[in-house]
Amino acid sequence: MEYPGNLFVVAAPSGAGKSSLVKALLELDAKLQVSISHTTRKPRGQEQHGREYWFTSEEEFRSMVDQGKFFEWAEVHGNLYGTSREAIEARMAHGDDVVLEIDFQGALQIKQLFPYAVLVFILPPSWEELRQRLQRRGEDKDQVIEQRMSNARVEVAQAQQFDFVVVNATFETALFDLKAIVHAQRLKYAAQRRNRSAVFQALNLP
Ligand SMILES: Nc1ncnc2c1ncn2[C@@H]1O[C@H](COP(=O)(O)OP(=O)(O)OP(=O)(O)O)[C@@H](O)[C@H]1O
Ligand SMILES: Nc1nc2c(ncn2[C@@H]2O[C@H](COP(=O)(O)O)[C@@H](O)[C@H]2O)c(=O)[nH]1
Repeated sequence: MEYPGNLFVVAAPSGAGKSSLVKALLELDAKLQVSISHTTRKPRGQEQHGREYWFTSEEEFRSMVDQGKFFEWAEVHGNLYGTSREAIEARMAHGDDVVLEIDFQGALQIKQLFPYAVLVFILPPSWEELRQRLQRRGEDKDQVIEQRMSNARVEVAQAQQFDFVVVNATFETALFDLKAIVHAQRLKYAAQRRNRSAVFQALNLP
């Protein structure tokens, strides 16, 4: 499948900082839009339906799966998460750039459907720092944090399948790296597809 917009996928173990980084990136980049996923997870404290996620029942989620409404979906930390076609298709067809914040299973499904998608994996600087970020965030019970730490080992092992790996030690440095990846992809895309004919015509080149 091919659309005129760029597609970026950011994955990371829970607590590595991907939501914080993507949020900061979106504030700096008006051309980038984030996809809102569906999930069967219960909302955390400040989360709102339609802002962080579309919170759904498992029955509704599975019915959407049966109807082919997702580009990708996966079970993560015991809940279901998915990117609906509706969340990204119209935007990409319109030429907007879209970023997905999803787990590695979803990222690899997206790469199959959209080979030109750019996959970025965010790593924490250490396991201890990852645990401390989950604890400091204060949103998850100890048992949930332990489950996420254990799943993180499996997730990090998938990083080599991604196009880029960014270590989120210092937030500003990681944000700079993400911006550079987005910028480089736009230049590559412009050279390969979107603007080539216009530029060549302007320069009177064949
Ligand atoms: N570079 C950093 N240094 C210190 N703390 C950070 C850094 N980046 C993010 N954090 C903090 O770590 C916590 C986890 O970040 P965030 O919620 O963005 O992680 P996440 O990868 O999106 O997790 P999840 O997948 O569970 O949503 C937050 O409290 C955030 O403020
Ligand atoms: N495969 C998908 N994974 C998703 C999607 N939306 C979020 N996620 C990932 O789930 C975990 C947990 O998120 P949390 O908000 O409960 O902490 C995290 O790795 C997300 O990236 C999705 O649509 N598809």
